[in-house]
Amino acid sequence: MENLILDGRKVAQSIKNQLVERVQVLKEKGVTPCLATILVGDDPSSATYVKMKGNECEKIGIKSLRIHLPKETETNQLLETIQKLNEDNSVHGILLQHPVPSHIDERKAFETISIEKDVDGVTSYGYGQTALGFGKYPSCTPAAIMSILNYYQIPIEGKHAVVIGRSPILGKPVSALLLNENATVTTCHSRTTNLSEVVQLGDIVVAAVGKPNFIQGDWIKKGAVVLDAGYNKGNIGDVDYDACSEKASAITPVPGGVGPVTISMLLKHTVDAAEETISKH
Ligand SMILES: Nc1nc(=O)c2c([nH]1)NC[C@@H]1CN(c3ccc(C(=O)N[C@@H](CCC(=O)O)C(=O)O)cc3)C=[N+]21
Repeated sequence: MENLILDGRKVAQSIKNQLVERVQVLKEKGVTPCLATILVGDDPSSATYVKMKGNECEKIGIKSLRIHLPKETETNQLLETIQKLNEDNSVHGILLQHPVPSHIDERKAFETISIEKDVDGVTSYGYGQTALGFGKYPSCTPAAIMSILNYYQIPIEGKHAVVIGRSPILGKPVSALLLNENATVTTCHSRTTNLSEVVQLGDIVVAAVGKPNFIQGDWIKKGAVVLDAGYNKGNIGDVDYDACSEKASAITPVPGGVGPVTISMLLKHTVDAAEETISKH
């Protein structure tokens, strides 16, 4: 069966190309878009992702303000750091890298990010706006998935989309975005019984579980579109790629699929946020 590999690096590049010009225009107006990233602790893969985000910012002229807090940081200290960034007019977007060490109240920290700077769609207000269909900044991985479908002109309306995972910044918001595009959406999770049968209903399957190679080839309906949003240690996705690609009409690889587009959406939202500060004056 003919099988299309959904090339996330290509999608990301086309998004970034469009941003370069917008960043130039902003700079001519005296505004340098700036993304603040906050990393708490020393988890090596989190450190790698945050570094990639900062580097990608700088490549297209966005300022990257990188804040690294020790793993012993208390919730209140993290909240103070976020509040300072909220008040800093030179900062347009704030990304708090998930997960933070378990003694920290991550939800409380997310909620502290002001809505104008919530370029990663982590606040409940931002999520609510996304769910209702008028959110400016949906979470970046969900936005990336929609971007890939859009780039490859994959129809969504009327399709059955099956999302495996219901996390606040991935499964739930991507389910909402697909619903807003008139898909019939089923959200599966760890308590779903007969998971393989439900996944087999999917014309579009989004894997957001966090278990390496979890989604099996025989769960995939022939001709389905498979998007792998998993990021497990060693750059392994949630989808058993070889087996699933034999069934799918189109599929994202890992690496080179959803990941690079996620970062380009973060850059786009940061530029959007910087433009908003100008149009307000
Ligand atoms: N507040 C928050 N927002 C996030 O969006 C967020 C987060 N926390 N925590 C962790 C996950 C993970 N994530 C990735 C982004 C890009 C790649 C990526 O670009 N990966 C490359 C390969 C990575 C490499 O080369 O090492 C690829 O798939 O091709 C992966 C994972 C964003 N996340």
